Amino acid sequence: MQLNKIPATVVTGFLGSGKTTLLTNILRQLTGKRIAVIVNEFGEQDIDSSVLRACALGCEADALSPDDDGIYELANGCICCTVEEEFLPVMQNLVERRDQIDHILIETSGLALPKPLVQAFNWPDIRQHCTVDAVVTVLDGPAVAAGRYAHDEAQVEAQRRADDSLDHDPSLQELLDDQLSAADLVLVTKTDLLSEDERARVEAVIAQRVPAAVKTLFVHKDSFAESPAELEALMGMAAATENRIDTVNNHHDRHHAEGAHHDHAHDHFDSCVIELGEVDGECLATQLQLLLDRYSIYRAKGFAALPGKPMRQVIQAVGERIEAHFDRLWTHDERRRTQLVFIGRGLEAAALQQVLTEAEVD
Ligand SMILES: Nc1nc2c(ncn2[C@@H]2O[C@H](COP(=O)(O)OP(=O)(O)OP(=O)(O)O)[C@@H](O)[C@H]2O)c(=O)[nH]1
Repeated sequence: MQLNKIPATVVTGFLGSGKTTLLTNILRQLTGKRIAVIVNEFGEQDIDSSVLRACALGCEADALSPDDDGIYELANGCICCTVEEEFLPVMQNLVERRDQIDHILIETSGLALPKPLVQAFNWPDIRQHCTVDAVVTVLDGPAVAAGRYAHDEAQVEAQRRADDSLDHDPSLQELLDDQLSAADLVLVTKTDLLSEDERARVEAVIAQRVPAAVKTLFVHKDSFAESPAELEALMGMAAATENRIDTVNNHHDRHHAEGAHHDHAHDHFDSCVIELGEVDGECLATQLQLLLDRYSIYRAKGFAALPGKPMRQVIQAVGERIEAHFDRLWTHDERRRTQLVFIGRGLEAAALQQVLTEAEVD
């Protein structure tokens, strides 16, 4: 790595694997570094950037300028399809401001493939000033141990078999393989939910897919608070991934080479946004659980406005788990409303809306 190049860390990993949690940890703890963040959300609402922004503001991370929190959103679709239109201009903007930036952090959408993004670092304008410090692939430990990369793999498989047009769909497994194939570091998260046996199973899955030279870290969301040095190391790997990325083989390229009718994985995912007013927290959880049981939902995420509560509640559902916490106060100029983004298969906004409206309070 040339010393004058800005290092960029690319964080990739399936929906709900723990990417935003990692970025939040980095922003909270490495406050001495001036970090520009690029987030890319699949869906119509950029929930992640809002969570990160709450963190960056809350912990007074070193912003690029007083009116600029250093967070760039690429909310329009998926970063691996919009490299040229969206990612390059943002990178060019950052290159122009390189004196103000120590590190770039990029969170890709859970459905993105890291390869096209890393390849963009070989564009002359970018290559001259930036390098990929590392591709960090985040894996949901319990989900990998269970052999499950989605809310209901069996259901997804049944759907795949029933629909011929999905023949060439890359499975979620392929998506994971592709995200792993580009990894300089594998981060297995949620170890607090992992038994020794399950951990061994995860190690076996990884060993089959990544070379032994690629390090694997087992972490949970509080690990980095306990050992900030590890986080520093993670942000200084100097892997210069762009130099080897063309040799990374993946399913996605092979589909193209075979001339198969194949689109990106996310072309076959649905996403929709549901908006409600103030809601009863318990009722919302019940209704959400009902939806998780009934539909192929890979992830639901958003904010809820609860009557009488001055803070907004962040809600995430991954697999069968629903999690909720308060992240920040509602601001005066904000409308108190509930907004949830769903990603899955065969989702119909009207049906979801009908079930969730039950939780609304007048
Ligand atoms: N128990 C446990 N839960 C975790 C841990 N890390 C993350 N989570 C939870 O897992 C869920 C998903 O975490 P995120 O960090 O939002 O995952 P993500 O990869 O950014 O998700 P997408 O943006 O949907 O792709 C959240 O509810 C987190 O609170 C962990 O170490 N342990």
